[in-house]
Amino acid sequence: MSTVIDMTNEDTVLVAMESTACEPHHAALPELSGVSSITSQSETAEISEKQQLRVYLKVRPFSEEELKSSEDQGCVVLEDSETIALHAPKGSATMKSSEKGIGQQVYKFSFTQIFGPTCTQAEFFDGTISSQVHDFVHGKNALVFSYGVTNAGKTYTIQGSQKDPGILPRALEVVFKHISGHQYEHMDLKPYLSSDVQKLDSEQLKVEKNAKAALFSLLKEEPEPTKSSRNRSSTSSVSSLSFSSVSYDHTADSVDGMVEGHCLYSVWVSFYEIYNEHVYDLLQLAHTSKTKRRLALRVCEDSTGSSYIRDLRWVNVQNAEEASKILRVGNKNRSAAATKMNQSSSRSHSIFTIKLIRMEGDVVQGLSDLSLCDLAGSERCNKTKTFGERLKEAGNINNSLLILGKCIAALRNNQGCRMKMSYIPFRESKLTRLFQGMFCGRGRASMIVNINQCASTYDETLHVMKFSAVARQVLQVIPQRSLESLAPRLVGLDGKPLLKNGIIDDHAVDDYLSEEELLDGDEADMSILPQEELMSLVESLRVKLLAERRKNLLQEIQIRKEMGDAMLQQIMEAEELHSRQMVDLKESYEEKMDSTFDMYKEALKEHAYQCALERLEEDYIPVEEYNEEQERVKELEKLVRELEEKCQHCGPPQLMQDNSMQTNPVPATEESERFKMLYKEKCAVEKLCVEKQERISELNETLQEAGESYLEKLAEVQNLQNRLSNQEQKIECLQSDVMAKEKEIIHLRQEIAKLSNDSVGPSRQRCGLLVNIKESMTPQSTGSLCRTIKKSVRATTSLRKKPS
Ligand SMILES: Nc1ncnc2c1ncn2[C@@H]1O[C@H](COP(=O)(O)OP(=O)(O)OP(=O)(O)O)[C@@H](O)[C@H]1O
Repeated sequence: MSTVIDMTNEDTVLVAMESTACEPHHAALPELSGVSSITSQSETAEISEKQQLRVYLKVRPFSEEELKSSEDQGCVVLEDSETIALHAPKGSATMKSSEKGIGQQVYKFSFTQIFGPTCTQAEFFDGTISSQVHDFVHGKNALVFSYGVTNAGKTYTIQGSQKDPGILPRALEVVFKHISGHQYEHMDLKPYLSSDVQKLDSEQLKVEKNAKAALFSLLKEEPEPTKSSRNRSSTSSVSSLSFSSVSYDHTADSVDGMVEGHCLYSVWVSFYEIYNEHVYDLLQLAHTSKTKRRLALRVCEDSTGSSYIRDLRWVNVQNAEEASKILRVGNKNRSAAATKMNQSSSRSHSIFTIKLIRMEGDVVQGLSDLSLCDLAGSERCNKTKTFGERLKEAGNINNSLLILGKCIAALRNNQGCRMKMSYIPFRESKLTRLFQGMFCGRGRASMIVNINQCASTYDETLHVMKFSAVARQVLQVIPQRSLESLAPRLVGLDGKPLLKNGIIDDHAVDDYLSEEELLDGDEADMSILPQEELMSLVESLRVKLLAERRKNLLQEIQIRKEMGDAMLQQIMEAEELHSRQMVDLKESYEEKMDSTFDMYKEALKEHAYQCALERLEEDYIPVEEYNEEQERVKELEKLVRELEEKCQHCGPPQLMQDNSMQTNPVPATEESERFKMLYKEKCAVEKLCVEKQERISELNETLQEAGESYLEKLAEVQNLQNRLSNQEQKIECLQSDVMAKEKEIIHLRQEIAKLSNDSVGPSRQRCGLLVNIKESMTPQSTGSLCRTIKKSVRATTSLRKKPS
């Protein structure tokens, strides 16, 4: 049974994106209410209009391939024009989680309006942004962004196909229809910074015209696009935008009132993309070159704090066809750049902006802009298996979408309690930095959520829906300003404000030199101020800077402290979790050990039982056999008993006689004779046996004696052998002694010979030496030496004789 969670209820909405909660950072929200530098003065008195952020859902139809590959599993169910239910398909992460008790199987979401798969582009345009386009032509700013996973139909919704153009061509058509006959044909008034207008001189005008011609010339070389190729430029209507199919409801204008008679309008467009947190102009000529690296543009803030892209190309367009050409050039550049960088264009956010300048005579009365943003696919990194560059790219896409989500969540939180405002991280990504103003009252934003109904992308689609559920709760505060207050500042070719009725507007100059511009040093032109003012301005800025730094430092300390506390908390929680896990682990191991022990016990029992069974099988005698045996034994016992009885009565011959009579009835005399004979024989045999037995015992005794004597002899032999080996050892010793003695004898003989040789020397000396020898060799010593020698010689000769 599936549980239904109603996402339309604010309390139950899951906050899909995290929000960074800290003290409000006012510096990050400069002049949120500001539309232009001039308007900020009289805003307090104006009435503000509050309304929920409009979030539209568009469900793409299945493609043929998707139907073939069973993507249709009834995941998306449209309940009514505002409510949709998502049913988790089998195998999806959501289903798996819900089976584990986490999350639900069915989610419901509500939208401003839902457009089903059969809805046409015209119906979609009329039901969604057509009112915003009408506001735009009447001087209000608008932002439309499409959000969804890759292949959900975002580009199709914005650009459309040849047959069925999307909201962008339709918006352009509406704009040109609205201003037709009131178009300012020159292009000397050009958008400048975020919301100003620059007057071009003749030279700049020439440059502008040449640049536009060069851009259009790029399309002349372009071959007809093939229908089959799947990329933005081919799938979109841009390849050959024909607005003939765009229907335009003129009644809308009749309600709002047509263009005032003396007003003139000038339309400018820009087209850029944000890829890897870099802004690239899609209308720069250099981008078409294959080798040249694309130049990233800088995002800056003007005096009102509104963001703009420095050096972004704005092209003047006189009709919808020219606008379509610009879109084609941009798409061409985009796919060329994507190919060169080996990326898919769906990995970048592309933004097409239309600026409408309204003039009365020579005076610029108003400037409004309409931006259509085709966001990159919202799939998460873990799903897309990205590595290296792709991971960085995915990280950047996800980061900017995450920041967008954070901003939306923070905006939603802030509207609840004014005392506890969250920091809105607009400045953390280029995308949110550029659209900050639109979320803060500078215009109206709306969101188009694109989804497909495929089961394989269900989890990502659910993620998109959760994000939109948060966005839906954002309240937009749009000040109802008079057109007068929307008048942009007109600046000269060097960016200096032009004279207004011959007098420099001092107030405008002050506004122009905003704090941020001066610090940044990018766009502010300080040369227009006197030196003293500049000095004092610098001084005041220095003081402000110091104060700001101090504030930032305190804020940083606070944040660090909070982070430290949070980390400590986390560590403690992790520790607790760890110890809990350890206990669990211990318990589970103990359980495992117990079960293993039981298992072994069981195995032993089983083994013992098996052994017993085997033994039983070995000893097993069939019952029948056993019974037969028993019977036989009984019979034999009975027979024995009978015979014994007979023996007792008749004596041995009769017993034999009776026995034989039972078995073989023969004549009595003959049998008795035979029995007698047999008895005799038996007695003789018994006697013989006794004799033999006696003989055997005698022989045994003799054998025993012989054995004993043999053992004795054996011991003697052993003894003799031992003695023999001892003698041999002794002989060896003696032989070595003899050898030594022989050597001694030889030595002595040599000495004697030497002595006798020496005696041949001088007589005096000879007498002396002889005397000495005679003294040293006393009769006793000479005798003992001779005896020893004789003894040794005798021993040697006897030993030599012995072995032989
Ligand atoms: N309403 C629709 N009717 C018919 N086909 C559609 C519709 N919406 C989208 N498609 C088709 O679905 C495919 C994907 O659409 P698209 O390229 O607009 O998706 P995407 O979300 O922009 O994808 P990516 O993020 O990759 O650019 C295209 O072939 C497009 O023609």
